[in-house]
Parts: sequence; C-alpha cells; structure tokens
Amino acid sequence: MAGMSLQSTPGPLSEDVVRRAPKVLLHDHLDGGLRPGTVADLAAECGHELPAPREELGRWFAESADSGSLERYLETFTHTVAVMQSASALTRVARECVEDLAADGVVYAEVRWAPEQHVEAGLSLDEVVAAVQQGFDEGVAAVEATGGVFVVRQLLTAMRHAARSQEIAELAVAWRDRGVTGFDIAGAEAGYPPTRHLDAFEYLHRENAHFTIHAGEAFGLPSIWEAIQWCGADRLGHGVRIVDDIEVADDGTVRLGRLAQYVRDKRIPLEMCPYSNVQTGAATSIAEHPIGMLTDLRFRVTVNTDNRLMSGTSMTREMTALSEAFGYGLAELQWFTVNAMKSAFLHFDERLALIDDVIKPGYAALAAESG
Ligand SMILES: O=c1[nH]cnc2c1ncn2[C@H]1C[C@H](O)[C@@H](CO)O1
Ligand SMILES: [Zn+2]
Repeated sequence: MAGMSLQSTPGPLSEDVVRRAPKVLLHDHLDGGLRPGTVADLAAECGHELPAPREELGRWFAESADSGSLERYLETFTHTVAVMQSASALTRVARECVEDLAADGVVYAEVRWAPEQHVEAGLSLDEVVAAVQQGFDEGVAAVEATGGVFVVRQLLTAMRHAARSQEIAELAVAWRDRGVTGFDIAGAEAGYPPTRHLDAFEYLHRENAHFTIHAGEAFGLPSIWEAIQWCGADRLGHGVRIVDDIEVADDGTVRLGRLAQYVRDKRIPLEMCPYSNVQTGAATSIAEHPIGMLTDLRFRVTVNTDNRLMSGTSMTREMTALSEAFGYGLAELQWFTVNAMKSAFLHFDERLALIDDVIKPGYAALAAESG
C-alpha cells in the first residue's frame, strides 16, 4: 500500500509476531479490562454477588456481552464497576491493566474510565483518580524494572446519560499534568447525543484540552456530525458508521459524502474496535468490518480493544484477526500503530520520540527477522 514504506512482510502474520510488534492503544476501558480472577477476588472482598463462579466468569462476560446490542453489552459493566469502589481495588485494577498491556506488546496506552461511577462507597472524584494513577505508576515502574518501555495516560469519561460532564471535564483539566491527558463521553448512544454535553466540550476548548467522543457506534451519521461539527472532537470513538456516508458503485467506484470527505481530509482519527463492534452488532463479522474499506481509503484508522474482558480480546488478538481477514502484514500494522501514536493526546515531542525510538525500530527488527 502506498505510503507504507516498511520492507513488507506480507500477512497473515502469526500471533507470536503480532504480540512482539510494538502497539499503541487509544481506546481501552479500565472497567472493561479486568482479569476474571481479579473480579472474583474483589467481589469476595467487598461482598458483591457475581452471576457466575470464578472459573466461568471470563466466559460469562464474553457470552453476555455478545448480545447484538450496545445497551445489553453495557449491562455487564454493573459487575466490574461494583467491585471497583475502593482505592485499593482501583489501584490493583490499574496496576494489572499496565502489566497485561505491556505483556501484550503495547508501548503506549490511553486508558479511559468514568470516575463518577466509582464514588458509591464515599471516595471523592479526586481520590478515585489518584488511586488509578497510583496503580498506573506501580505498573509502569514494574515494566521499567525489567527493561521494558511503557507509557500510559488516563482519559476521564463522563457518562452521556448523566449530568456530570462539566465536573468531569474540570477534573481532567485539574489532573492534566499528573497523568490525565483527555476526556471522553461513553454509555448508550441512541437518545443521548453529544450536544447534551456541549458546555463541557466548550470549556475543554477554552482550556486547550483534548477529547474524544464515542460516536457512530450504535447510532449513525448525526452522532458523528454533532461530535465533530458541534462539539469539536479531536477523535472519534469507533466512528464505524462513517461508512453510511460512503457509496461504492457496482464497478467499484467510491464516492464519499461531505461528512466522510471532511473526516478523511482533516485526518480525524477513528478509534476502531473490531471485536467489540461484532458483539454489539455495529459490524457483522471481522471479515466484513468497515475497517478494511476505511483502511483502503486511507482514513486515519487506529486499532483498539475497547473492553478486553467483555470481548475476551487483546491488541494481539485484534491485529492477528485483521491480518488474517485482510492479509495485513508488518507494513500495515506499523501504519495503524504510527496512526495511533500521531493521534495520541501526548505532547508532540513525546509522540515523535516513541515513533522514532520504539515503534519504527521495533518493526524494522521484526521485518529483518523474517526477511
Ligand atoms: O463501546 C462502548 N460504547 C459506549 N460506552 C462504552 C463502551 N464500552 C464501555 N462503555 C462504557 C461502560 C463503562 O462503564 C464506561 C466507562 O468506561 O464506558
Ligand atoms: Zn468504548
């Protein structure tokens, strides 16, 4: 593919090669990525009743989330959120998140979660953010002690059905030099358009802060249009329904509508989460996922996990499946990874350093191995 200059190692790639390739993750929910055993431990500690025994929990989450509807998918979070109400639980989950992502070959991650959902036992918003940051710091220290590279930032999410977005946006700004790098809104999309939270987005703009918006997942183009043109989102969470504004004629000619054209021209990053979309019904299968077409059309596509527990997934699994379905090799994986790094809410010099010192040399070493 033009612009993918890495000496091409054609796909499909083995899972082992994909795991060792440096990867960047922009869309991963902290409360969607717990280890099943940790859910069981924490539930026992706080007395929360779980729907399945420890050894069946992983399967229970994956099967319950595999529902064809975003609303039913989201119901499973009741159990993870319930066990993440103490500082020690939040710290443990955050530390394990870093350990798991590092073991999966991720080198940079932005992990999102909704502080307002973790204050039921009396912690303040500041205390919950501090507890998560403590876990991230411990996880990074452990990775660095073994000679690894791992950079992580928090994204603070406000729930779109609730009314705390201004407060959460202010929390994100207050923490911006202490590990938080942006803001997001999540939750059921239909009936809760992004413009409900316009005040928060306008505030963030005035503060020179960054945000992404879940849009174009369970609802179509109007949601994407509002997120970009009314709210000014820097990135789109999923954005998969942008294909509704793309026409492919029988002879293969492609015509982009004005919104799709705008998204591509402005290089607005799409945080695509293939397995999650198959579970919620936003895509029918990996092979038919719009990511194939959007990549061919050179939208700024990134690959993400969304919820590793609910989707039983990892960056390695997502990318291996894409490599199998679309024949992607190392050049395409590096392209997704550089796209993601360019789109991160990290300062420009730090993004560049990770691209030049970690990502490109990592892919070059893998290409040399197989070439
Ligand atoms: O894919 C998603 N779409 C909309 N909301 C989501 C998705 N995955 C997780 N969430 C919600 C449930 C979590 O409790 C919340 C904060 O991480 O974000
Ligand atoms: Zn999400």
